[in-house]
Amino acid sequence: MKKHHKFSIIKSTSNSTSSPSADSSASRAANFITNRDQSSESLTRLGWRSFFAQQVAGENITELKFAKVMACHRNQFELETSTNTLTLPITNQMADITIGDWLVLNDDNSFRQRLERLSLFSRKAPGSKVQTQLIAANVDTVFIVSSLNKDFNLSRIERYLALANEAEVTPVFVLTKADLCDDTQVYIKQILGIAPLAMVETVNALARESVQPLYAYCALGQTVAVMGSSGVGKSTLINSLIGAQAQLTSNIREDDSKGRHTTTGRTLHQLNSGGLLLDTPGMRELQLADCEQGVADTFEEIISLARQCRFADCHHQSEPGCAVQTALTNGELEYRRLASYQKLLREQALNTASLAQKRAKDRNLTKFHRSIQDGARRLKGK
Ligand SMILES: Nc1nc2c(ncn2[C@@H]2O[C@H](COP(=O)(O)OP(=O)(O)OP(=O)(O)O)[C@@H](O)[C@H]2O)c(=O)[nH]1
Ligand SMILES: [Zn+2]
Repeated sequence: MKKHHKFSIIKSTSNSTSSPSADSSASRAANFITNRDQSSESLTRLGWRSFFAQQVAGENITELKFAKVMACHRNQFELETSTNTLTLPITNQMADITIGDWLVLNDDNSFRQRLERLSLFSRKAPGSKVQTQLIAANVDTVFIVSSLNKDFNLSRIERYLALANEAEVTPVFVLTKADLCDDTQVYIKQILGIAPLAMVETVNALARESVQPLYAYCALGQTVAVMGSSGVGKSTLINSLIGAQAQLTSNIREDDSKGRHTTTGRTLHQLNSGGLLLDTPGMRELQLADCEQGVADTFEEIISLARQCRFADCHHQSEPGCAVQTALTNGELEYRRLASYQKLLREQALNTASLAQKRAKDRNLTKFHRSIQDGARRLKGK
């Protein structure tokens, strides 16, 4: 019930060109103070934690206004506070804000501060420019979606797992198209083979009753994102989880593809179960950059074997005393697993190096501009 109401408010605010501060901010602030219990409850609904409150510990928390970034449009963010939904025009100082971020607003609803994140997904920006692009902040759980058919690919799953580990987000493996699969256990076993303590769910993403067990991960204040390769059923799953609001999602997309509307299709949907479901195309094209820890966490057994190699810089190829090669020979380690580990390490090293290069180039360019400016000043001074 709340949901439909909420979206009608969003529609009206995003169409409005007036400044958010025009809306009686004073009465909202007063409301915030007098209804503290209700407010903190509403904030919890949006994923508020003591981790965020601690960051403003020195201030009078009752006088601060907190807002969560619920959607990113080209020129403005859509925010939700404990009491209402509002829009915030994007300015240069907001370059590092992404969906899921928590903001502190001034009394007039203008931007004051972004709070530190619990987790962050970022990627190397597409195209020739080498830059990181923020995808989503403060995600708790990620559904790593794979389909139970010939597209099922463990090495691809390991890649998504490395990304989840790097972002410090809890992975849940969601195996779709269970309705088309005769033996789901074969696949579940393979997942448990690479992540023994993993949470695995099999679903028919097309059927709302089949996705019910997934709401357990979407409880009050929990934020869930979805990633997986093309065609595995991410959109289908999201639509089934959102249920009645699905139509609205596709309307937004339609507008977007025609380039008429300003939305970038990055939205946090509120689920009836109390959680927030992130729908963002960016999660589909994530690359491994600055992901060394994530890869290491995904291949713990190889890391621990490598510690036993005779040489600290062993490449695990033909070096004597290589514990990794011994494990391969003994059948304790699968060759596919080692190859996947090395491929992901290479991918992340390559992307990280190009990012570092870009950063160095930017630094040099800034230095160069400064030296020109200094030179010009000196000339003028003469
Ligand atoms: N039978 C069956 N079909 C499914 C299931 N999940 C998805 N599909 C079908 O698989 C196709 C791809 O599903 P999508 O939801 O578009 O896949 P996606 O992961 O969003 O794909 P991209 O948008 O390319 O990233 C569609 O035709 C769905 O109807 C499932 O659990 N069972
Ligand atoms: Zn070795």
